[in-house]
Amino acid sequence: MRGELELLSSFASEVRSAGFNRVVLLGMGGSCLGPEVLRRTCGNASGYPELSVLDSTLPAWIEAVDEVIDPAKTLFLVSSKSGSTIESNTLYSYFWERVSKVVGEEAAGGNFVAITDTGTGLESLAGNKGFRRAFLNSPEVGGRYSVLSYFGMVPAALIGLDLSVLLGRAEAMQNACTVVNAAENAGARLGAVMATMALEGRDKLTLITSPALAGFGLWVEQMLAESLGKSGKGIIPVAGEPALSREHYSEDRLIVYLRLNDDDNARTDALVAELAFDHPTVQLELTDRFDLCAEFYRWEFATAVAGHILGVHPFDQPNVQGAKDKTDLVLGQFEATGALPQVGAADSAGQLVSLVTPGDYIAILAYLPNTPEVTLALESFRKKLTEKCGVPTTAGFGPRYLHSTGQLHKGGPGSGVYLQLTGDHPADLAIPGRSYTFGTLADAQSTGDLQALQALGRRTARVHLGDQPASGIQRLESLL
Ligand SMILES: O=P(O)(O)OC[C@H]1O[C@](O)(CO)[C@@H](O)[C@@H]1O
Repeated sequence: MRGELELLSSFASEVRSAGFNRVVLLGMGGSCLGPEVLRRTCGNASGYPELSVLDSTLPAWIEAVDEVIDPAKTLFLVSSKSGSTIESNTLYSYFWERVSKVVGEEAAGGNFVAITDTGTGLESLAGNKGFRRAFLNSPEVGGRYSVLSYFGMVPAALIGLDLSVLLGRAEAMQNACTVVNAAENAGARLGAVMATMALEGRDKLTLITSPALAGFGLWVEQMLAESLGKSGKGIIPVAGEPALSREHYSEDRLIVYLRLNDDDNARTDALVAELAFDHPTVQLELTDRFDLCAEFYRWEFATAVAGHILGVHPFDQPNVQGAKDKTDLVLGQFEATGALPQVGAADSAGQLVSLVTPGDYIAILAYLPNTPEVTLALESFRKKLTEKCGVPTTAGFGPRYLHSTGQLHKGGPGSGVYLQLTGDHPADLAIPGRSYTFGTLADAQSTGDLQALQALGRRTARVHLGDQPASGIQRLESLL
């Protein structure tokens, strides 16, 4: 990427002078989580467009973006390594139509940029439709390892982040990961610790961060879960967990504290100091927010090392396809009959909780709007679940988690207990060129994943929360 700095900075200037005030990234998993963490952690420089990352098929998520943009002044990054991911493709179709209606079909390409691998259908589409630019990556870099390539660096340049500084930090970490003595190698050391601890039964890697780094968990979840959660093995990333009192942290935890110098660390320092009495604890120091890129590199390296120690291939994701296949079947059924299939009897939330045993984790799979109310309700629910059941919880929004922890759920150890939460779609949205809506697609994805989990004999329950998801979660919590 060093050699591309000039190109990226002149592209960022071109976008600013063209009058774009927003950049919307359409992508999933490794094609969007790095940029989302950079956005949340570093924000955009003044005078640069704001970045929104859209990685959902839920109509409520799409509407929340659609409502705040002026399509004529928005640049869309269609970001997909394979160029064939259903979420990115349908979101592209939707926003292509929106922009075309405003600026005309002929001119719409000026509002679109492709970030993809060489030779994909997305590269051809970009050429055929006259996209402003296509940034082509090497297929040798896997999706979740791509944040330091065009996938992360194009959006970072567009929001005015100093790429030279970001890459400098990554390069410094790259050097620190060339040290031959593993104990002194920044990445190998972390990888060896997390894998060894997992083999000793501490497979719940509990990430605690300074407040400004809270977003990092989103990226690291995919890194660990998709890279290591296979062949019945894995490390369970526990991120964004509400703080609990000491006695509620089970013995299967490794604590990793990502600490940003000069942040408001009083609460996290105190929590980690307490937990360090009972659990092995790793503390990683960041001098400022740009060190995020050093951490990206460190964790990529560490994950590859951990894969070697655990005896799994860190660069594939063999079980993701299973849920995609089931979703295709469900959509096929919808197209043939006009209705989605009924899901076979899953347990109720109460029954599910009664099945939890020590060493498990509870994963909340939320196909819900990501409003502050829902987020708060989920946080409180997670706290209560751990207090009641004594095990860690994870929480992911669907379909985002399908491209992150979804691999671990299906391919990892059988210690997961899965609670799927779904809701109504009060205002559904059509997908141009398809016979189903976004609401139907999201429902097919939740059904497909539930079926995939059930087919593997995983413990599951689904609860439909209607049109008031936040109060639905509160109701569930009150039943515990
Ligand atoms: O960049 P793509 O090809 O759209 O894929 C998105 C994500 O889907 C997966 O291939 C599978 O979930 C991830 O590994 C990847 O990051």
